Amino acid sequence: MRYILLHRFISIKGTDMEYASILYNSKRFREGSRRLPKPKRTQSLFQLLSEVRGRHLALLQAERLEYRRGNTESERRSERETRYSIASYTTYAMENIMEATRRSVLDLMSAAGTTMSQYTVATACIVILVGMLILKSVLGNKLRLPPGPRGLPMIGHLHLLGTAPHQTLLAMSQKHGHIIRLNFGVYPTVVVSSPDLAREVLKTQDQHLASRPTFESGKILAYDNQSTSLRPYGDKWRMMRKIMSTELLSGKRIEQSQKIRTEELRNTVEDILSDGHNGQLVDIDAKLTALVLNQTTRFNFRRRYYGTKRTDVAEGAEAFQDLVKVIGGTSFFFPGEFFPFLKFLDLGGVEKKMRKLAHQADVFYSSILASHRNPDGSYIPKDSVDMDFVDVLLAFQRDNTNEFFISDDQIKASIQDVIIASSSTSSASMIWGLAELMRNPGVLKKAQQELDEVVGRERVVEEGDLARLPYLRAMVKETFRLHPVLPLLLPHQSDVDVKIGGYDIPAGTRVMVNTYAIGRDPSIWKSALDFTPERFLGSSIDVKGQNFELLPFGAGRRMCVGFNLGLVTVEYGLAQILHCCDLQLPEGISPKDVNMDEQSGASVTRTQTLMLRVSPRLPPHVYAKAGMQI
Ligand code: HEM
Repeated sequence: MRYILLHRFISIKGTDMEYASILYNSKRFREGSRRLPKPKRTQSLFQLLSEVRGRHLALLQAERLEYRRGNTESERRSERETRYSIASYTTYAMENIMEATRRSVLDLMSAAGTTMSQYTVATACIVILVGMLILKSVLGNKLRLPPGPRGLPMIGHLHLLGTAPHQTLLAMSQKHGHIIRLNFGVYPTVVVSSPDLAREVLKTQDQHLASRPTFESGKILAYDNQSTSLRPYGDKWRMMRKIMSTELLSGKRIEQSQKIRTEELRNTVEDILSDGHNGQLVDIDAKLTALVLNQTTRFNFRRRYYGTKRTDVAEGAEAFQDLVKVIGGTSFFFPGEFFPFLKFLDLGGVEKKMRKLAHQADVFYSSILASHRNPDGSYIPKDSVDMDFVDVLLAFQRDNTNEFFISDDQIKASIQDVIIASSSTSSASMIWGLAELMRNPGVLKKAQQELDEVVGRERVVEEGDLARLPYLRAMVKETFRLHPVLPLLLPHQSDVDVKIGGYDIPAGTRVMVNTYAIGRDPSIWKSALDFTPERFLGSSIDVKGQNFELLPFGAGRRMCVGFNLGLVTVEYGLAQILHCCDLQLPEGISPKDVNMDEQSGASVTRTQTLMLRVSPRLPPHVYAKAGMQI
C-alpha cells in the first residue's frame, strides 16, 4: 500500500500502477529488498527521492517495452528476473523514503521553538506537499465508473451469467444502459452494447484496448496464451498476425485453396444425399462440422480426418476426432479462472482434466510438426505453392534474420488457433443459417430460386458465382446479425486508463462488445427479431468491420484475421447445399417448431442437433459431371 501511494506521486499513470502491483507482489522482489544495506543517515529526502525516481522510471520503461513486445506472462517474468537488482533497489528505497520522511518530521518537531534551519523549512514544505498529493490521490481522484447491477462480495456478477452470458448481458443493458460495469470474480469488466460505443472501443480507443486478458485456461491449453488470438497486444502478436494475414489468409492463398473447398463440399453433398437416401434423417451438424474441419486441416497441414467412404483419411483420424470432441465438451469455466488465488485447490478437478487434454493435443501437434520435417533434413522449397501453414511457420523458424524466434510451442499454439478459430465459427454459422431457412420457408424458396436463375440446373454452383447471388449473401448477413457465433467477440483489455462513453475505464479492465445485443436492438433494426434478408438488399452495411451495427468478425486491430476465408466458407457452403439438396423438416415438425435455443461453448451453437430429410434437387447427370456419386 505504501508503495502504491508513493508510486502515485512519482508517476501517476494507470499502466504504471499495473506494473507496480505486479512487481510489488513478486516474492523475490520483496526478499531482494531485505538483503540491501540500510540507508545512510546523511542521505536527504531529496537525494533519495530523485535516485528512486530515476531507477523506478528505468524499470517501468523496461516493463512497458515487454508489454509492447506482446510477451506472455512467463516471458515477462523471466525477463523481469534479469532486472531484479533495479526492482529490489526500488522497493528498498521506497521503504526508506518513509524512514527519511519520519526523520524529517522529527527534525521539524525538535526544531520548533528554536531557530529553524533552511533545511528544516524545506523539509517541512515537502512533507506537507507529499501529504497533500497523497490526500489528493486518495480523496480527489474519484473515478466516474459506468453503472451496473449490484454484485455479491468476491464473486461479483459471475452467478448472474447463466449458460448464455450474451443474453443475460443484453437484459442487463436494457435495464442499466448501453455501457455497464461488472465484476467477474476479481476482474472488473465493462460491456458495451451500442454501435457508437462499439466504435469507441474498436476504433477510437482501439490502440489502448487491443490487448487480451491473461487466461488461466490459455496458460494450460494454449501454450501460455501464445496463440495469435490470446496473445497480449505487442510486437510478437503483430508478427504472428502478419504471418497469418500475408502467408495464410491473403487473397491469393484463399483463391489457391478454392480447389480444397470445392472438393470437400462435393464430398459433403455426396455424403448428405447418400445418408438421406430413402427419407432417412440426416445429422446436418455432424456433416457440416466434418466439412469445415476437413477444409481447415487440408488447408493448414494437408490432412483430412473425416469421411466414411474415402480412402484419403489420414492416419490418426480417430485420435483427432476424439480430440475435437473432448475440446468441444470441456468446460473452460473453472474457479481458478476468476479467482487465481483458488487455483491451487483445483475445485472440480477441471484443471487436471485440462492438463490431460493439453497433453493429448500436444502429442497430435508434435506429430504434425514431425511429418513436416523430412528425416533427411530437407524442407519444401520456400515460396512453393504447395507450402501449407505449418511449412510457412517452420521456414520462419529456420530463418535467423527475423527479429523474433518462433518456438515449436508457438507453432503448435498457432495450429490449434486456426483449427478452433476457423472450424467452430464457420460450421456453427452455416448451421444457424440452415435452421433459420427451415423456420422461414419463404426465404429458403427465394434463395433457391435465385440459384436456379443465376446458375441454372445444368451445373453445380461454383465459388465464382457468389458475386452474382445478392439474396444469398444478404441471407448470410442476416444470419450473422441474429446469430453472431462469438457474440461478445473475444475479450479486449485496456492497457492504460481510457474513457468510454464519458466514463472512466481504469487500466487492466476487460472490455467486451455485445454484438448480439446490437444485432437485436429495435432502435437500429426494424422488426429486429424477424429473419428478413431483404433488409440488406441495396444496403451498404457490410460485415467487414466498417459498420458498427453489424460486427460478426469484430473490427479494428483485433478483428478476425480470417474473415475473408470465414465469409467465403459460409457463403459457398450454404450456396452448394441449397442448390444441390432439397431440404425438408422431419415429418410432423412445422417451421415454427424449429428450436432456436442457444448454448455457449467455443462458439454459440444450437442446443438441438439439426436433423433434416434431404433429397437430390438437380438431374443425376449434373452430380455425375461434378464428380459426385449420387
Ligand atoms: C464465420 C467464420 C468466423 C467468424 C464469425 C469469426 C469471428 C471472429 C471474431 C468475432 C473474432 C474476435 C474479434 C475481436 O476480438 O475483436 C475473431 C478472431 C480471430 N479469428 Fe475469426 N472468425 C471466423 C473465421 C475465422 C477463420 C477462417 C480464421 C482462420 C484462421 C479465423 C482466425 C481468427 C483469429 C486468429 C482471431 C484472433 C485475432 C487476434 O486476436 O488478433 N477466424 N474471429
